[in-house]
Amino acid sequence: MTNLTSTSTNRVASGVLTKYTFPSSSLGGLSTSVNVYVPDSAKSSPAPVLFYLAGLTCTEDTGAQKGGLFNSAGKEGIALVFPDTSPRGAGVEGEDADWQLGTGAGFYIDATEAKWKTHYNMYSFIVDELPSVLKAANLRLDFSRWSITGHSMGGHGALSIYLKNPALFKSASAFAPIANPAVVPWGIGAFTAYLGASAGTPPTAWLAHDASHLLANSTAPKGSLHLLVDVGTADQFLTAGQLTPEALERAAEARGAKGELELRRQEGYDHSYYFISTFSPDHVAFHAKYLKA
Ligand SMILES: N[C@@H](CCC(=O)N[C@@H](CS)C(=O)NCC(=O)O)C(=O)O
Repeated sequence: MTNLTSTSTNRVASGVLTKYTFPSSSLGGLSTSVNVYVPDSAKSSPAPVLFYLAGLTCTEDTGAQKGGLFNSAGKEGIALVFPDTSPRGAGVEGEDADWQLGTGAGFYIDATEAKWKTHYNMYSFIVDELPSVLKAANLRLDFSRWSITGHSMGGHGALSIYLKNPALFKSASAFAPIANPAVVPWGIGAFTAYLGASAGTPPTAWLAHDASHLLANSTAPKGSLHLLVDVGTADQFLTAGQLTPEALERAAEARGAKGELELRRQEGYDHSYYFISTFSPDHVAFHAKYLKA
Protein backbone atom coordinates (compact mmCIF):
# COMPACT_ATOMS: atom_id res chain seq x y z
CA MET A 1 0.00 0.00 0.00
CA THR A 2 1.35 3.41 -0.89
CA ASN A 3 0.31 6.83 0.34
CA LEU A 4 2.02 8.56 -2.60
CA THR A 5 -0.02 10.70 -4.99
CA SER A 6 1.54 11.35 -8.38
CA THR A 7 1.10 14.97 -9.47
CA SER A 8 3.23 15.15 -12.64
CA THR A 9 5.26 12.91 -14.87
CA ASN A 10 7.84 13.72 -17.55
CA ARG A 11 9.99 11.56 -19.76
CA VAL A 12 13.61 12.71 -19.43
CA ALA A 13 16.89 11.12 -20.60
CA SER A 14 16.28 7.34 -20.68
CA GLY A 15 13.72 7.29 -17.91
CA VAL A 16 10.74 8.96 -16.28
CA LEU A 17 10.61 11.70 -13.64
CA THR A 18 7.53 11.66 -11.42
CA LYS A 19 6.56 14.13 -8.75
CA TYR A 20 4.79 12.64 -5.76
CA THR A 21 3.21 14.18 -2.70
CA PHE A 22 2.46 12.47 0.58
CA PRO A 23 1.71 13.42 4.20
CA SER A 24 4.95 13.14 6.18
CA SER A 25 4.90 12.04 9.80
CA SER A 26 8.47 13.36 10.34
CA LEU A 27 7.25 16.76 9.17
CA GLY A 28 4.34 16.87 11.60
CA GLY A 29 1.84 15.47 9.10
CA LEU A 30 2.43 18.18 6.48
CA SER A 31 2.25 17.30 2.82
CA THR A 32 5.66 17.12 1.13
CA SER A 33 6.71 16.74 -2.50
CA VAL A 34 9.51 14.65 -3.94
CA ASN A 35 10.79 14.13 -7.48
CA VAL A 36 11.79 10.58 -8.36
CA TYR A 37 13.61 9.65 -11.57
CA VAL A 38 13.48 5.98 -12.51
CA PRO A 39 15.67 4.87 -15.42
CA ASP A 40 14.19 2.49 -17.98
CA SER A 41 16.70 -0.17 -16.88
CA ALA A 42 14.72 -0.56 -13.64
CA LYS A 43 12.09 -2.49 -15.59
CA SER A 44 14.47 -5.40 -15.91
CA SER A 45 16.41 -4.96 -12.67
CA PRO A 46 15.73 -2.64 -9.66
CA ALA A 47 17.89 0.50 -9.85
CA PRO A 48 20.45 1.70 -7.31
CA VAL A 49 19.48 5.05 -5.80
CA LEU A 50 21.19 8.46 -5.56
CA PHE A 51 19.61 11.13 -3.32
CA TYR A 52 20.22 14.79 -4.21
CA LEU A 53 19.80 17.25 -1.31
CA ALA A 54 19.39 20.87 -2.42
CA GLY A 55 20.54 24.04 -0.72
CA LEU A 56 19.01 27.05 0.99
CA THR A 57 15.91 28.54 -0.70
CA CYS A 58 15.55 25.48 -2.96
CA THR A 59 12.75 22.94 -3.43
CA GLU A 60 12.45 19.40 -4.79
CA ASP A 61 12.48 20.97 -8.28
CA THR A 62 15.75 22.90 -8.16
CA GLY A 63 18.18 20.01 -8.52
CA ALA A 64 15.87 18.20 -10.93
CA GLN A 65 15.48 21.18 -13.25
CA LYS A 66 18.98 22.64 -13.10
CA GLY A 67 21.38 19.96 -11.82
CA GLY A 68 22.05 18.26 -15.15
CA LEU A 69 22.00 14.79 -13.62
CA PHE A 70 19.57 12.86 -15.82
CA ASN A 71 21.60 11.89 -18.88
CA SER A 72 24.41 10.36 -16.87
CA ALA A 73 22.06 8.73 -14.33
CA GLY A 74 20.02 7.25 -17.19
CA LYS A 75 23.12 5.85 -18.88
CA GLU A 76 24.35 4.33 -15.61
CA GLY A 77 20.90 3.00 -14.70
CA ILE A 78 20.78 4.98 -11.45
CA ALA A 79 17.54 6.31 -9.94
CA LEU A 80 17.52 9.87 -8.57
CA VAL A 81 15.50 11.17 -5.62
CA PHE A 82 15.09 14.93 -5.08
CA PRO A 83 13.43 15.75 -1.73
CA ASP A 84 12.32 19.19 -0.57
CA THR A 85 14.59 21.18 1.74
CA SER A 86 12.19 21.75 4.67
CA PRO A 87 8.59 21.33 5.75
CA ARG A 88 6.22 23.82 4.11
CA GLY A 89 3.54 25.71 5.99
CA ALA A 90 4.40 24.56 9.49
CA GLY A 91 3.21 27.91 10.84
CA VAL A 92 6.21 28.35 13.11
CA GLU A 93 6.58 31.99 14.05
CA GLY A 94 9.38 33.58 11.97
CA GLU A 95 9.88 30.60 9.63
CA ASP A 96 9.50 32.79 6.53
CA ALA A 97 11.38 35.82 7.81
CA ASP A 98 14.94 34.78 6.87
CA TRP A 99 16.04 32.66 3.87
CA GLN A 100 18.70 31.02 6.07
CA LEU A 101 16.21 29.57 8.58
CA GLY A 102 12.83 27.85 8.54
CA THR A 103 11.14 27.36 5.17
CA GLY A 104 13.71 26.22 2.58
CA ALA A 105 16.33 25.81 5.28
CA GLY A 106 15.70 22.57 7.17
CA PHE A 107 19.44 21.75 7.36
CA TYR A 108 18.73 18.00 7.30
CA ILE A 109 18.63 17.74 11.09
CA ASP A 110 15.93 16.90 13.66
CA ALA A 111 15.11 19.99 15.72
CA THR A 112 15.04 19.58 19.48
CA GLU A 113 13.90 23.11 20.36
CA ALA A 114 10.20 23.28 21.28
CA LYS A 115 9.25 25.78 18.61
CA TRP A 116 10.58 23.72 15.70
CA LYS A 117 10.59 20.10 16.79
CA THR A 118 7.09 19.09 15.65
CA HIS A 119 7.78 19.82 11.99
CA TYR A 120 11.50 20.36 11.38
CA ASN A 121 12.79 16.78 11.28
CA MET A 122 14.48 16.60 7.91
CA TYR A 123 17.12 14.13 9.15
CA SER A 124 14.54 11.45 10.03
CA PHE A 125 12.65 12.31 6.89
CA ILE A 126 15.65 11.63 4.62
CA VAL A 127 17.18 8.68 6.46
CA ASP A 128 14.06 6.77 7.56
CA GLU A 129 10.70 7.98 6.31
CA LEU A 130 11.34 8.77 2.66
CA PRO A 131 13.14 5.47 1.91
CA SER A 132 10.39 3.49 3.61
CA VAL A 133 7.65 5.36 1.75
CA LEU A 134 9.46 4.79 -1.57
CA LYS A 135 10.08 1.11 -0.79
CA ALA A 136 6.39 0.60 0.00
CA ALA A 137 5.45 2.14 -3.36
CA ASN A 138 7.31 -0.56 -5.33
CA LEU A 139 9.02 1.84 -7.72
CA ARG A 140 11.77 -0.71 -8.47
CA LEU A 141 14.39 1.10 -6.43
CA ASP A 142 17.12 -0.97 -4.77
CA PHE A 143 17.91 0.68 -1.42
CA SER A 144 20.62 -1.87 -0.66
CA ARG A 145 22.60 0.23 -3.16
CA TRP A 146 22.11 3.81 -2.00
CA SER A 147 24.34 6.90 -2.25
CA ILE A 148 23.83 10.56 -1.44
CA THR A 149 24.92 13.92 -2.82
CA GLY A 150 23.93 17.55 -2.34
CA HIS A 151 24.72 21.23 -2.71
CA SER A 152 25.69 23.80 -0.06
CA MET A 153 23.26 23.16 2.86
CA GLY A 154 22.45 19.93 1.00
CA GLY A 155 26.17 19.16 0.74
CA HIS A 156 26.34 19.43 4.51
CA GLY A 157 23.28 17.16 4.63
CA ALA A 158 24.76 14.56 2.29
CA LEU A 159 28.15 14.42 4.00
CA SER A 160 26.86 14.46 7.58
CA ILE A 161 24.10 11.91 6.93
CA TYR A 162 26.62 9.59 5.25
CA LEU A 163 29.22 9.97 7.98
CA LYS A 164 26.59 9.26 10.66
CA ASN A 165 25.41 6.15 8.75
CA PRO A 166 28.33 4.88 6.66
CA ALA A 167 26.88 1.37 6.46
CA LEU A 168 23.62 2.62 4.90
CA PHE A 169 25.32 4.23 1.89
CA LYS A 170 27.86 3.19 -0.73
CA SER A 171 29.30 6.71 -1.18
CA ALA A 172 28.68 10.43 -0.68
CA SER A 173 29.56 13.57 -2.60
CA ALA A 174 28.93 17.28 -2.39
CA PHE A 175 29.02 20.51 -4.36
CA ALA A 176 30.20 23.48 -2.30
CA PRO A 177 29.13 21.94 1.02
CA ILE A 178 28.94 23.74 4.35
CA ALA A 179 31.78 21.51 5.52
CA ASN A 180 32.10 22.60 9.15
CA PRO A 181 28.68 24.06 10.07
CA ALA A 182 29.29 24.14 13.82
CA VAL A 183 31.68 27.08 13.41
CA VAL A 184 30.37 29.12 10.45
CA PRO A 185 27.52 31.68 10.39
CA TRP A 186 25.02 29.53 8.42
CA GLY A 187 25.45 26.56 10.74
CA ILE A 188 25.61 28.57 13.94
CA GLY A 189 22.35 30.34 13.04
CA ALA A 190 20.47 27.16 12.15
CA PHE A 191 21.89 24.97 14.92
CA THR A 192 21.19 27.62 17.58
CA ALA A 193 17.56 27.81 16.46
CA TYR A 194 16.89 24.10 15.89
CA LEU A 195 19.17 22.47 18.48
CA GLY A 196 19.66 25.23 21.06
CA ALA A 197 22.89 26.50 22.51
CA SER A 198 23.69 23.64 24.91
CA ALA A 199 26.97 22.99 26.75
CA GLY A 200 30.28 22.80 24.92
CA THR A 201 32.09 24.98 22.40
CA PRO A 202 30.77 24.18 19.88
CA PRO A 203 27.89 22.33 21.57
CA THR A 204 28.16 18.53 21.34
CA ALA A 205 24.67 18.36 19.84
CA TRP A 206 25.89 20.49 16.96
CA LEU A 207 29.03 18.41 16.35
CA ALA A 208 26.83 15.34 15.85
CA HIS A 209 25.80 16.97 12.54
CA ASP A 210 29.13 18.45 11.51
CA ALA A 211 30.78 16.65 8.58
CA SER A 212 34.32 17.68 9.51
CA HIS A 213 33.88 16.59 13.12
CA LEU A 214 32.22 13.33 12.04
CA LEU A 215 34.98 12.52 9.54
CA ALA A 216 37.81 13.21 11.98
CA ASN A 217 36.12 10.99 14.59
CA SER A 218 34.67 8.31 12.34
CA THR A 219 35.01 4.72 13.53
CA ALA A 220 34.34 3.34 10.03
CA PRO A 221 37.11 0.94 8.94
CA LYS A 222 40.01 2.92 7.45
CA GLY A 223 39.74 3.07 3.69
CA SER A 224 36.02 2.23 3.66
CA LEU A 225 34.69 5.78 3.15
CA HIS A 226 34.14 7.17 -0.35
CA LEU A 227 33.82 10.97 -0.61
CA LEU A 228 34.00 13.38 -3.54
CA VAL A 229 33.71 17.15 -3.01
CA ASP A 230 33.87 19.97 -5.57
CA VAL A 231 34.13 23.66 -4.65
CA GLY A 232 34.44 26.59 -7.08
CA THR A 233 37.25 29.05 -6.37
CA ALA A 234 34.96 31.98 -7.31
CA ASP A 235 32.17 30.83 -4.98
CA GLN A 236 30.90 33.88 -3.11
CA PHE A 237 30.06 31.77 -0.06
CA LEU A 238 33.56 30.27 -0.04
CA THR A 239 34.97 33.78 0.08
CA ALA A 240 32.48 34.66 2.83
CA GLY A 241 33.81 31.81 4.99
CA GLN A 242 30.61 29.71 4.98
CA LEU A 243 32.02 26.60 3.27
CA THR A 244 35.53 26.02 4.74
CA PRO A 245 36.48 22.95 2.66
CA GLU A 246 39.89 23.05 4.36
CA ALA A 247 38.21 21.79 7.54
CA LEU A 248 37.20 18.64 5.71
CA GLU A 249 40.74 18.18 4.43
CA ARG A 250 42.13 18.58 7.94
CA ALA A 251 39.59 16.04 9.19
CA ALA A 252 40.62 13.52 6.53
CA GLU A 253 44.24 14.08 7.50
CA ALA A 254 43.45 13.65 11.21
CA ARG A 255 41.66 10.37 10.44
CA GLY A 256 44.74 9.26 8.53
CA ALA A 257 43.05 7.02 5.99
CA LYS A 258 44.51 7.86 2.61
CA GLY A 259 42.34 8.12 -0.49
CA GLU A 260 38.93 8.39 1.18
CA LEU A 261 38.33 12.06 0.29
CA GLU A 262 38.84 13.64 -3.10
CA LEU A 263 38.39 17.41 -2.74
CA ARG A 264 38.69 19.43 -5.92
CA ARG A 265 38.93 23.21 -6.16
CA GLN A 266 37.44 24.14 -9.52
CA GLU A 267 39.03 27.29 -10.88
CA GLY A 268 36.65 30.19 -11.59
CA TYR A 269 33.33 28.46 -10.78
CA ASP A 270 30.81 30.08 -8.45
CA HIS A 271 28.06 28.70 -6.18
CA SER A 272 25.40 28.42 -8.86
CA TYR A 273 23.81 25.59 -10.79
CA TYR A 274 26.16 26.42 -13.71
CA PHE A 275 28.89 25.01 -11.48
CA ILE A 276 26.79 22.05 -10.33
CA SER A 277 25.64 21.05 -13.81
CA THR A 278 29.24 21.22 -15.06
CA PHE A 279 30.45 18.62 -12.57
CA SER A 280 27.31 16.59 -11.83
CA PRO A 281 28.16 13.96 -14.51
CA ASP A 282 31.47 13.36 -12.66
CA HIS A 283 29.53 12.85 -9.44
CA VAL A 284 27.14 10.37 -11.03
CA ALA A 285 30.15 8.46 -12.44
CA PHE A 286 31.81 8.51 -9.00
CA HIS A 287 28.71 7.04 -7.32
CA ALA A 288 28.22 4.52 -10.15
CA LYS A 289 31.60 2.98 -9.29
CA TYR A 290 30.35 2.06 -5.80
CA LEU A 291 26.65 1.54 -6.53
CA LYS A 292 27.42 -0.90 -9.30
CA ALA A 293 30.55 -2.56 -7.84
N1 LIG B 1 18.96 34.05 -1.76
C1 LIG B 1 20.37 34.06 -1.50
C2 LIG B 1 21.09 33.10 -2.36
C3 LIG B 1 20.66 31.75 -2.05
C4 LIG B 1 21.46 30.74 -2.82
O1 LIG B 1 22.45 31.01 -3.50
N2 LIG B 1 20.98 29.53 -2.70
C5 LIG B 1 21.66 28.46 -3.35
C6 LIG B 1 21.86 27.37 -2.33
S1 LIG B 1 22.82 27.94 -0.98
C7 LIG B 1 20.84 27.94 -4.49
O2 LIG B 1 21.05 26.82 -4.91
N3 LIG B 1 19.89 28.73 -4.97
C8 LIG B 1 18.94 28.30 -5.98
C9 LIG B 1 19.38 28.46 -7.38
O3 LIG B 1 20.52 28.89 -7.63
O4 LIG B 1 18.60 28.11 -8.27
C10 LIG B 1 20.94 35.41 -1.70
O5 LIG B 1 20.15 36.27 -2.03
O6 LIG B 1 22.14 35.58 -1.50
